Amino acid sequence: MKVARALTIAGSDSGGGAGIQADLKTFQMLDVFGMSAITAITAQNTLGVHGIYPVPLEGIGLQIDAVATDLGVDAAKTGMLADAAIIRLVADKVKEHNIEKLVVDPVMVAKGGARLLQEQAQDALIHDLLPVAFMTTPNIPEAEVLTGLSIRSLVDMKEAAKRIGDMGVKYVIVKGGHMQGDAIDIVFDGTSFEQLDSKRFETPHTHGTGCTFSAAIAAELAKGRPIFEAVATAKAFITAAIRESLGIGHGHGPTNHWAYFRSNL
Ligand SMILES: Nc1ncnc2c1ncn2[C@@H]1O[C@H](COP(=O)(O)OP(=O)(O)O)[C@@H](O)[C@H]1O
Ligand SMILES: Cc1ncc(COP(=O)(O)OP(=O)(O)O)c(N)n1
Repeated sequence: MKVARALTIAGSDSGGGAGIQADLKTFQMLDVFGMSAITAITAQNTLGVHGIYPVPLEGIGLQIDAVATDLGVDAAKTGMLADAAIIRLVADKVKEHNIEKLVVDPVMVAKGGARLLQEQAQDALIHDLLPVAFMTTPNIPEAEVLTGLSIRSLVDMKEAAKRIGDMGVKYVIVKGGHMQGDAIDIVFDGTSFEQLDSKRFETPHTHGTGCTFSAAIAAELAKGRPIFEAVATAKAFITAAIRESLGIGHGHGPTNHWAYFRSNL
């Protein structure tokens, strides 16, 4: 049996709803062997981020080397990268280990407002990481930072996707979770656009939606699924996870990583 292997390079969320924890749960649910390189430890729960402790660069590099040289990586994703030095290191490691299917979730600010990427690191994201990425999945505020555009409509989302594509990344998904109305994501392949649609669920429990969505894409890519099949599965996975959220914690709770396979828990 061939085992698909996916690596997440991201921060740890002690609350288990986002970051490395969300990614590994998603990989597991989608039948992919999950591995991790932790960039920072966060003390975090559904009420917010209470502390951030970046891992030394050497330790991040060694984690990536350790898994890439032994277990192998069919696809990888990045999440919280904290600062420019970490971004540059990750970009170098992606090149060194020839990781072709890299999904970059350009995490900048947690929904509660805590900065997960230093503002001055945004340039490194654009100039060092996006050019080695296969796909990137910005939410609306992230797409606005990357492009300088103000995004208010699907037309604006498409323009942002085009401009981000021009930064050297092959596939762009501008996610519509922060818009009004239905949750519509725009997928751009360098030439044409597709939409991923779902109704919007009125719930406060959307902690880690972006992490889970990008992890599901990486998992499907690791299995060798075609791009549009991979992103459609990821959309179905995150939609079920939001629809059947668990209702735990006192704030913005996690999504339900079981829901896609075990509806109506
Ligand atoms: N309330 C919601 N109902 C349905 N889908 C949602 C909702 N919020 C976010 N999504 C979907 O979840 C995925 C992650 O999007 P988003 O929340 O914008 O990312 P991020 O966590 O990076 O801010 C997207 O597919 C988006 O459309
Ligand atoms: C450790 C860590 N990484 C990423 C995030 C951001 O997660 P995201 O999926 O963008 O959604 P929110 O958590 O902001 O709701 C995080 N919080 N922690």
